[in-house]
Amino acid sequence: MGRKEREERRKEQAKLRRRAEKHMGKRSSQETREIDDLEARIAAGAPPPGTNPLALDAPAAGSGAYAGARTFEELPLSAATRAALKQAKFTQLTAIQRAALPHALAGRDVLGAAKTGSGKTLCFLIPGGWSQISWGPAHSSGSGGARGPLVELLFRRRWGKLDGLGALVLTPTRELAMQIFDELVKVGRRHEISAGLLIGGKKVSEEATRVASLNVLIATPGRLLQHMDETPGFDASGLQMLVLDEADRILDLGFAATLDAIIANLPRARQTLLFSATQTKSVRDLARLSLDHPDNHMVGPQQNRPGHSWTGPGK
Ligand SMILES: Nc1ncnc2c1ncn2[C@@H]1O[C@H](COP(=O)(O)OP(=O)(O)OP(=O)(O)O)[C@@H](O)[C@H]1O
Repeated sequence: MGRKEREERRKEQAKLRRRAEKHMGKRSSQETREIDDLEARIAAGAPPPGTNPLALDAPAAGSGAYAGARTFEELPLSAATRAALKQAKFTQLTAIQRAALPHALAGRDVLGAAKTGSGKTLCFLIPGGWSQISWGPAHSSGSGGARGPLVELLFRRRWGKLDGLGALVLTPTRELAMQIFDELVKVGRRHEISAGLLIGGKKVSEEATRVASLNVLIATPGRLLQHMDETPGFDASGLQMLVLDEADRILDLGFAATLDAIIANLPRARQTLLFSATQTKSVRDLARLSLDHPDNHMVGPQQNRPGHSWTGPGK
């Protein structure tokens, strides 16, 4: 390449860099305004702890309160998440979503009574929050700019690719993990986060190569503990959110000791969402171990006051 060509190339690269910086600056100031607005709406409108949003027919008019919301539009969600929900044709909240999302969005721990098929997956996928991520099983190279829906928390915290593991979802079976992953892709397609599955069926070493670069892990407990023990560079020290999905089934499958070991390795300052169809003694023990003041955080259609026992909701 001659001197003139090199000079032209250098100028072209400088032009592209200036354009990218301008775009990033614009984007980040728009994002900052949006995040500030969401934080303000949540601070002003969050339901008091321990109250049941299902007891309300609608949000109190003119108050800024969002408990009682019946549609996703009424909740303080980022524009990217609202657009993805619309694209997936999700408009009305199911009962468990009406009960859990207002508290979860406010950053509170949640102990949710939710049966299979009640729509609980969106209760935990939405409250997180991200930016800049790619998607794919930990054992694949799958990617493709999307911003995820455990989205809101990490989005508001400006979580990015270099921030490491931000959210962990534990679920009893591979099939459930894959369903959750599909749902995450659906509602997170406009955010950019890296999400992966740790579910076995592949060599641990294959999963291990990508694990350190993922922001969201959806995992079965045995496989996750194996990575915690064996994968160099596995680091959960920045974890913002832990989700225990179908906790009663996880315990029925004999994973109590595995869960205890996982939780002992996670930072305490995090948000935890625990969903279970039944409230057995072992679920209550797990709630005590993993949640901050679990009695204040029970949600579900049967919930009327803190400490009230619950049963699973229908749709
Ligand atoms: N608000 C909603 N509007 C319309 N469809 C929804 C809504 N929330 C969830 N769904 C759909 O309902 C189905 C069941 O939801 P989901 O998988 O969250 O239930 P679940 O309680 O997690 O059950 P599972 O235990 O099988 O995962 C999914 O296909 C999901 O896409």
